Amino acid sequence: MIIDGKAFAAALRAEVATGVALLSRVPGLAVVLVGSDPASAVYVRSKGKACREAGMASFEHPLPAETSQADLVALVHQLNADPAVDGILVQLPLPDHIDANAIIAAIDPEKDVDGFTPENAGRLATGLEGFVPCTPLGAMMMLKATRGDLTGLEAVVIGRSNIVGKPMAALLLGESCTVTIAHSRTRNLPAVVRRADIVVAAVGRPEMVRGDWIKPGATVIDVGINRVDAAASDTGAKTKLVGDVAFAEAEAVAGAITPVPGGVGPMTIACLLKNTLTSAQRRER
Ligand SMILES: Nc1nc2c(c(=O)[nH]1)N[C@@H](CN(C=O)c1ccc(C(=O)N[C@@H](CCC(=O)O)C(=O)O)cc1)CN2
Repeated sequence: MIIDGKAFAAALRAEVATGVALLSRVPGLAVVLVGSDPASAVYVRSKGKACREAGMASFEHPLPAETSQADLVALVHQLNADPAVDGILVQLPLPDHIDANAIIAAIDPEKDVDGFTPENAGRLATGLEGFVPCTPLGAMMMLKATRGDLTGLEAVVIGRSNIVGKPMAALLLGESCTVTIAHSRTRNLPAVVRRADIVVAAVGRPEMVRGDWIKPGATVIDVGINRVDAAASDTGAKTKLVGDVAFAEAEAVAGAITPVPGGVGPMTIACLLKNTLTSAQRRER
């Protein structure tokens, strides 16, 4: 079974639009983009379009690559204080001269719709309500819809980033899974993955997870988005997108699997809208 992220995302976006229509004012999302990374520019454009389609305002702040850390912090403080802004998002990655942790820490946790601030990360780790990072949140929604109760299942998360691996592991633990976080120093990774009823691959290495690593019937969530040479492509395109999982091999063994593209990616933006709506609803109370 292929898990259709586009369909999940369309349903969630429609639900968000309904929620927005019930508010007494238009919710606003501020999106800050530093530099001109082409992939980031595409994601930021998609976020703005998705906002408008859901009835929200999108405040876009494109900044030159040489923007200083102090100027970026000043902008974040300005957005923290702006009553029209319910959510603040600083698109990652940031240029090397900027300390991303310092920028994230400057965001008001109540407007941190990316769920990246230490406050929201701590809330998730301790089981308190807060904003949950969009990619793991979307992955968890699809997992629960596909598998139902996850209690007691063995879950292996490959990758220990703050934006996917760690929050994903916390969410799985919250659903009473037995969770292993594997990473680049894990010994005998294929054997670790073979134990898993749920595999979440978030390593950023094209097609690293092979079909014979997957336990028959397991659910595979592929978070990787890797652009690779498409010499063999019949569409004529020079590059193509692949995940961290060798899809054709894994699909033959897995019970359910997310594709790339069309899996977790579309849910990332839908969950961003959901978190922005939640922020606006909290402000209205
Ligand atoms: N501040 C943030 N920065 C980044 C995040 C994030 O959640 N917050 N995540 C990623 C990029 N990202 C959103 O920002 C993102 C990545 C991928 C997709 C998506 O829909 N992908 C499509 C394929 C798109 C393509 O053709 O390139 C898919 O998988 O089907 C949406 C959002 C890093 N930065």
